[in-house]
Amino acid sequence: MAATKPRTLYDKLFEEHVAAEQDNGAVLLYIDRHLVHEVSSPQAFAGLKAQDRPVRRPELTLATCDHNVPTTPRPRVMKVAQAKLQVETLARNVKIHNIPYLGLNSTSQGIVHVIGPELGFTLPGTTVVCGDSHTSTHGAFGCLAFGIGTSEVEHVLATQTVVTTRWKSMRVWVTGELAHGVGSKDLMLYIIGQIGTAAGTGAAIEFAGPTIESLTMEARMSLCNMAIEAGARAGLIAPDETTFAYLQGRPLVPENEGWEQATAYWRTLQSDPDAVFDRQWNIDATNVAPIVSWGTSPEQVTPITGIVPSPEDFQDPSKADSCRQALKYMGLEPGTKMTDITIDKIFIGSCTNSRLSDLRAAASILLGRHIAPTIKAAYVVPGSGVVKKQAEAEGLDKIFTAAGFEWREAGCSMCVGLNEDQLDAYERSASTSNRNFENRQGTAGRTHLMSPVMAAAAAIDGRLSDARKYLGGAAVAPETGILQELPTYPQNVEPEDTNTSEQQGTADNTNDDDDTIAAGPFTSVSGLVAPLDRANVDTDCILPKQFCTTIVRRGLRDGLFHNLRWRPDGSVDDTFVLNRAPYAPNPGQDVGRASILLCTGPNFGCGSSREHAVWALLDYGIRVVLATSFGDIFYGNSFKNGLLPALVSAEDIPLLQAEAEAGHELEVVLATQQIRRVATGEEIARFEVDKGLKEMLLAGVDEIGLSLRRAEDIARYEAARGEARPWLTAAVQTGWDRLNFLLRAGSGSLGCVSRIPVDLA
Ligand SMILES: CC(C)[C@H](C(=O)O)[C@@H](O)C(=O)O
Ligand code: SF4
Repeated sequence: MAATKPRTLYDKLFEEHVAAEQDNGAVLLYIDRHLVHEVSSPQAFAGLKAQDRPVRRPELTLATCDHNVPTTPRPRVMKVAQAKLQVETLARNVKIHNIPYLGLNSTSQGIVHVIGPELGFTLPGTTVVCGDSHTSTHGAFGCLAFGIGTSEVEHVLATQTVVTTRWKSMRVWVTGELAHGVGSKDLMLYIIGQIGTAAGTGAAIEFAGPTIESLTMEARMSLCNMAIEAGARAGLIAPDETTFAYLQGRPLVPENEGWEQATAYWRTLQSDPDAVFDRQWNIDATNVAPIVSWGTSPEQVTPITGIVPSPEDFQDPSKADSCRQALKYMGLEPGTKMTDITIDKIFIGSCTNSRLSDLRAAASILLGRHIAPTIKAAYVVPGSGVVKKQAEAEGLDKIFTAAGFEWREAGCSMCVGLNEDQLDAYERSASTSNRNFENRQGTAGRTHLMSPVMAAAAAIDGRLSDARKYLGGAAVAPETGILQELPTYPQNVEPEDTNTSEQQGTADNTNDDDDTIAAGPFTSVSGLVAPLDRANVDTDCILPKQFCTTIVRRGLRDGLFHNLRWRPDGSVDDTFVLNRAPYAPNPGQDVGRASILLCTGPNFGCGSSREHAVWALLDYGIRVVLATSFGDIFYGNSFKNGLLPALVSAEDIPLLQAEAEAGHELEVVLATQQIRRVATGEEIARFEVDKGLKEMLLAGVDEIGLSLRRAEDIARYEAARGEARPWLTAAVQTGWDRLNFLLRAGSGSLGCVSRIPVDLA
């Protein structure tokens, strides 16, 4: 008998979820758990409405609003009309489709990646998706969790599957004990600094080894959270006793016999000893110091004991250029000691570091101390209402406020600055979030990433600081096993707010009719080529967050590369390529003259999953992006909308750049994968494109319609899965009731999980 091929954890999870195979090698991957938030869902629901398609499995879906909600004390009044409309639209859509919802007024509302695990919605062995790049967080539980774009959100709502191909499998093997004062955030920043932000492109990265096994679940979540910052589709950690102890007793976790069956299965979820990875890195954690970022990419990091580097320190010319650009943006001089950098604002929060153990760790060094008088604002924003209540029960809020921090309501807050929590121009933050991209926390704001204790130390000193000098005993506080006993579920002590239209679901002014962009088959595109001389162009740069509060796809052209086209003072930057002749719009027009964008550096479209970036490019007239590599989610999003991301070789970049700068029109032909000069017909270069996605673009197909034709396969898969893993659906069947009961018992008002009958007897 032939021996079974050893499999990685990723292989096991992937194979378990193949609902149907397609002729072109893609599969319909079944999705067990779908998280939804207000920013990436309105256009998806509008698409369903236009086609009159129902949500296939609403009970496997959990929605919340988190990105643009105010974090100021309740009642939470949304002042920005557009953001309010987005939240109202979600409230209306969940009502229409009977989707469990933790709304603005629920005391359990929170960041989608905090509440999923907290409620037990996230389980080992499952597939978890969300229209959000940091869905990688959930991989800490040994599930296949990944961010998707809005078109895929619609696909999952309609079919409970995504169309995907098999990814590469990579592993980061970590040994050695983390030093006192060093946590998983430092470890992950260190890893990204070593392997780079594009290392995981097209791959799931498994984190394994003795150091990983010793981490708490909350520390593991911080680590997997930032797998996307290493470019990976997903982060993974094999589930173990630590995982099970964290999960047991949470409202949506299987109970009794289901628990026994589930844990028996979960114990098999490990990479086989002989499994082969496409790539492996071995990291010794022993000498990892507290890490801070100095630049505008999460790979631009250094130990706190280090100095700001100089472009000359980088051999790779593209990295040297990025360093130069980052130093300029960050207003830093090479050679400056990191601990000499002064800070204006402190942010402790985000889906990376807003859990109880993070707050405890920061509070442990703030106790009896005060923030420096030069600090303009210090926010601590718990990841969820549950975290907030627990922290208050422990008195952490008192420690923070006594130290001069503002104690806020749960939400994404200054991680992305989609609400009023922002940096002003040229202000500098010490932030526990995950992205230090240009303009991320506010136009011209400067972000330094770090761990919660490091942010607390920076608050005390008013400058970047080595937290270890403030640490006495336990550096990184352990997490609690919350919800292990139901009575400890936080009880609401204040009345629920009832004065917003979100709760009443009266958003009837939404005008969110479907405005799908993908039109007809794509054959070729001819036109001017605008050369963009940058590396790691993130989707925050392509379309800044303030434009993401829309509920439609069109009308985003003004937002495209907004911070490159306009300076912080509002003046036009004439030097930016899209503002220059011959690429700039003709007088009186607002659509550019180039239909092709050439990015000279790698990793175009990394970062956030916002499909808005693709919509903005199209709205400005760009139909093709040429680059040497792309962020995975951006790559997928492009095809769904008829934008071609064409992979060119690094060797061809100088020639293409010369053609572009000369103002030659080029023709990009999809069928033959050629780039030709229009005037002469001469082939300038060739490009690579995913085979299945190419076919889809050539045919201009309705992918959801196509997948729905496989409805029988999906139903057959669901039936078989229901038999093999009965606890999966049982967990939500009883779980929503249980959660409802807890919320009602605690709050007196529900505002969530409205569809499932609740027995309050
Ligand atoms: C708005 C959302 C699509 C986005 C993401 O995908 O990451 C956001 O969470 C972010 O962090 O930029
Ligand atoms: S990265 Fe920031 S904005 Fe994105 S989900 Fe996490 S907290 Fe929210």
